[in-house]
Amino acid sequence: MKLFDTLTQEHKKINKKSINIYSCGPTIYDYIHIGNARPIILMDTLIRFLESNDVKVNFLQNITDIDDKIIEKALVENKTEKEITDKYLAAFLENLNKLNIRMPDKLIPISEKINEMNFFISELVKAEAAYDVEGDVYFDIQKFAKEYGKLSNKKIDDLISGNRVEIDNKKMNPLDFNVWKKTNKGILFDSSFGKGRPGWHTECALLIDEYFKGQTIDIHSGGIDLQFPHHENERIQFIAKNNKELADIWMHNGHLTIDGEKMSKSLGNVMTLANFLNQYNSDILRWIFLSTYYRQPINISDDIIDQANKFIQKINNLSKKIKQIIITEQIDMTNILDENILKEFKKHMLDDLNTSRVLTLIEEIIKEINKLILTKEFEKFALKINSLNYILKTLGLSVNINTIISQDEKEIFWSWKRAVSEKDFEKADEIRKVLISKGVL
Ligand SMILES: Nc1ncnc2c1ncn2[C@@H]1O[C@H](COP(=O)(O)OP(=O)(O)OP(=O)(O)O)[C@@H](O)[C@H]1O
Ligand SMILES: [Zn+2]
Repeated sequence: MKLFDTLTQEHKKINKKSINIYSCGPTIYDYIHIGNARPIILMDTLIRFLESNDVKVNFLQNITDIDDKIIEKALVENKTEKEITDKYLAAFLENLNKLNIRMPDKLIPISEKINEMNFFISELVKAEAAYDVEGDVYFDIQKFAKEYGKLSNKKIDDLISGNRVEIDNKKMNPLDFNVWKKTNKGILFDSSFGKGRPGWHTECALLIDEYFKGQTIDIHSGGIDLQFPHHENERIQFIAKNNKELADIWMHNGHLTIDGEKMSKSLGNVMTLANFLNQYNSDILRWIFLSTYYRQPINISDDIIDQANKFIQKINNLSKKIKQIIITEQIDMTNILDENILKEFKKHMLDDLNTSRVLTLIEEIIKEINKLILTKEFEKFALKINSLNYILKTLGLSVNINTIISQDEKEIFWSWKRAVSEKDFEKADEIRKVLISKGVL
């Protein structure tokens, strides 16, 4: 498979039978929005495809349950941090469930790993990659000047003169970042450096290091906004600790925008995922993400929601039509798939997840099926329909062509036909309602 790697800025081949993946999880201080769902659905699409090809996936995701934003929210709402994180973690998990996500193999809240974090930071200090200033521990980026900035293609001098970094007299270099933060605001944790809490960038670096035992992972993913400084800082700590690359492939998704601006809690232009799923459904959101190359931005608009809706409608209508044909033509549905269609599907997915091309392939299959219906060539019917269902399922869409028809449904269908031919319209109307509720009409 070919995937674009942000670090080398080129497509890289990955053809392993077992793949380790890490994704930066949410900071649980608020409900997630539909933009946050993009990296989740991207990984879900990738993992479903890999697993359908018998690749073993080991997928780790963190939960950031220690963070300034959580502490702020707890203060504002006069609650404990735990009350805040419990509430939004439950909401997050419910959202994943509604999105029909293949769950990570491990979801780790960072608060469960404070001892390991302490050890990890001590190792960095021992290696002189980090330094302790009265209980604040900083990463020393000058020590890794050759590597630092490579992931985001930035130069240290440009970053400093860019003047975006806050001045802190305790740091040796203004770009040095907190791996452990001394503070007396909000929840505090014990460590050998004193009371405080871990830095966000260290949370992910530690989890990857610990869970994957210091080995370079295959894929690290997240939104493009995390490329700098978060991923740059994760990478440099992993290199400092293990003298190895953190990931073979860094996958970054483009932003979901609204009126051309990034959807973001801080800008207040969000649509929560829960609201979206109440109003529409997860298939609509999936189709929107699948319709565009994952590295490109997508603007959410009524128009794109409309297009997604039309797609789902098209499949549902086809499903009804096919049910009727299976009954009237007495077609015996086999389980066989069309090898050529599968080959083409695979080819597009192997090409850096070219899902928009796969959606075109689906449209082509629908056209072919409609043609077979017109010409009554039912030998190839099952082959095409089964392949279409296979693709829809592998993409994580729940809409499909339902070809399982009970004897009961068949009998009701024929009694409707009889009522119509006998011009018993009252009876036909009653039966029609039943057939509609069963998705046959
Ligand atoms: N508009 C967006 N489009 C696509 N991905 C996004 C968008 N906003 C955030 N993400 C991604 O969602 C994941 C979770 O991000 P995180 O919890 O840091 O969001 P956030 O910073 O709280 O969001 P916000 O930017 O709304 O404050 C990250 O991988 C991030 O890159
Ligand atoms: Zn991270």
